[in-house]
Amino acid sequence: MTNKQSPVISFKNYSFQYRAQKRPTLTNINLDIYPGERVLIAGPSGCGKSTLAGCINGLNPCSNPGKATGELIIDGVDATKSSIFELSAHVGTVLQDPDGQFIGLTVGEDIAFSLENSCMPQDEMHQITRKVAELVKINNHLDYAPHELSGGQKQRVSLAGVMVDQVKILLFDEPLANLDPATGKQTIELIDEIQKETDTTVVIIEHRLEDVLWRDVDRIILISEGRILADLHPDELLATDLLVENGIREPLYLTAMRYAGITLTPEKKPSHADTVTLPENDVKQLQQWFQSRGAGKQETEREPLLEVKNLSFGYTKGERTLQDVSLTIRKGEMVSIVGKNGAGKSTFSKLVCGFEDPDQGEIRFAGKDLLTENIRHRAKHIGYVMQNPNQMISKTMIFDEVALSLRNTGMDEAAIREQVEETLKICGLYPFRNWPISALSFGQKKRVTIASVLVQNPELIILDEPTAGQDFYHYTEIMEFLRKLNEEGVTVVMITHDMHLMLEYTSRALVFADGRLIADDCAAAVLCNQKLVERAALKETSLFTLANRAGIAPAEAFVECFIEEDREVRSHGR
Ligand SMILES: Nc1ncnc2c1ncn2[C@@H]1O[C@H](COP(=O)(O)OP(=O)(O)OP(=O)(O)O)[C@@H](O)[C@H]1O
Ligand SMILES: Nc1ncnc2c1ncn2[C@@H]1O[C@H](COP(=O)(O)OP(=O)(O)OP(=O)(O)O)[C@@H](O)[C@H]1O
Repeated sequence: MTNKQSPVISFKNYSFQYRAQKRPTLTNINLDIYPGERVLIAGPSGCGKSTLAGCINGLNPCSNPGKATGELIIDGVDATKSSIFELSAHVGTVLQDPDGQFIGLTVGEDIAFSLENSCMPQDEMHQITRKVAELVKINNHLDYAPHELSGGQKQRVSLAGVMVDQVKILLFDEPLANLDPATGKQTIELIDEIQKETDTTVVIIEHRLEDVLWRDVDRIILISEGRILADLHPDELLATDLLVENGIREPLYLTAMRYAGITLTPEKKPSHADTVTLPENDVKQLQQWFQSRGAGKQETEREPLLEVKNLSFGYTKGERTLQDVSLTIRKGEMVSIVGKNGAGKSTFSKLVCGFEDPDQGEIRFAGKDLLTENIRHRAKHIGYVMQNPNQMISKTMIFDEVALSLRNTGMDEAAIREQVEETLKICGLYPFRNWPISALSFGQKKRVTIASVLVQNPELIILDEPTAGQDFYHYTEIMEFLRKLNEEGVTVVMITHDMHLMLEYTSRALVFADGRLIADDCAAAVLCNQKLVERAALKETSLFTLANRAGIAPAEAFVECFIEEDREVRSHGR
């Protein structure tokens, strides 16, 4: 990075106000990003990160009407006077919502789209497409249509799409949101390699800070309520309390160090778990903290709620998307389903909810055969929150969306209002109750879909990536809320790629790989099993790294200690 060059992105006294909003979403932004820099943009949900990205790639105000004031120069071009098309020659974007940017009818066509536009010869085009598809590991799905792909597979296609473009700036808006942990790690490595090879400028917006910091970034820009709050080197920012104060999750090993009473400073280089300086005294403090905490609690046996036996299913004849899956979810449990993209996790939930019928096997709910019941009937007992909120939303206004299922039951309007408002309060959406859904950020929309399922009081809720796209504040709010519901007796199953979520909130993890259930064990034990971690594309937690570096064994017990303390801290507030 050479600051003497002129910036490739330059905001000067820049503000942006959506036409639909009363106040500017971005206020007085002054920010220079230099060629070849790697910049991470962080901030709480709704603070304006995606809006900032939209101003860089021209979506704002070209697609989302609004007014910009001040200056914004992108790669020498005045962005305030340019079209999306003009800016696309300078900026390649991977959006948060992979459905929103699928252009081709198949994966191959989609990746090749921009090459086709540049009139490249067919042979060369096929070769590049294949190479990039291999890079993001989607080469076995080149002739698949978008609806035949899992969420994570779609995300890989978007990544491949921008990688074939030759642009100066690569903009990633939550590139990790739907990726399994191992692919997330590879994606960060891939972005890093591409950046190094091509000296592209990389701007990443991401809530999964620890995952992005797997490779170096030059700066972290912290945004709060549309303004830049901090613009610091990661080591400097991580030594402060700014992240936690602004509702962003700091890397877990740092929280563990703070719990042990260790003072973090930029000189300790806190950005990586494997290189953060651990002087003898800090090691001693970690060991003492570990010894001062007792062993975890024992789980009690509960009665079965959902029983699945020998379940098999294929989307097409002869294909086996799920094979011989047998498992039992017990009443009052909070369980996570984890595993690589395309392993069959969402398909499993679709079979339970009745969106698809199995080829073989049994599904029983509270002792009754579920396969004889239709979707509507099942929905009264089992709530399903899909991965992509845009696939669930059918109303224009937030209140109506959440009220929809209750209105279908013929409940009187006053009772509906009371129940909907209560749910909106719980989900942190009450202030927005009279807003159109179109004016919400992705994370806010996700909460609307959770609210519309919770409002029906189901006995079992299956949530597909409940916290994807949420900042730490809302993550905690949603998860604590789910935990409270769980304590009141609602059984909760979560499909997740977030290993922290799995560790912190679910004592049991069901691990899927290639359509089979390959493990059913306690969460910390799953992440201690190196072979399983690899086979299911999971990722070790940085707490293991820290425990190993401090000579604390077994690492699994250290992780459990951390989780216990974290629960206490959260339930009593910091
Ligand atoms: N198209 C739009 N029209 C009107 N207002 C919008 C539009 N898109 C976003 N907003 C508003 O701008 C604010 C910031 O949204 P933005 O998507 O930039 O947040 P974010 O920081 O990326 O959030 P998240 O982390 O939840 O994705 C939101 O409160 C939202 O109400
Ligand atoms: N409607 C469909 N038609 C044909 N194939 C499909 C369809 N939906 C999913 N598949 C395929 O079934 C497999 C399992 O997909 P599923 O969505 O269950 O995976 P997943 O484990 O939930 O993945 P992710 O973590 O990426 O969300 C994938 O290989 C996918 O390509």
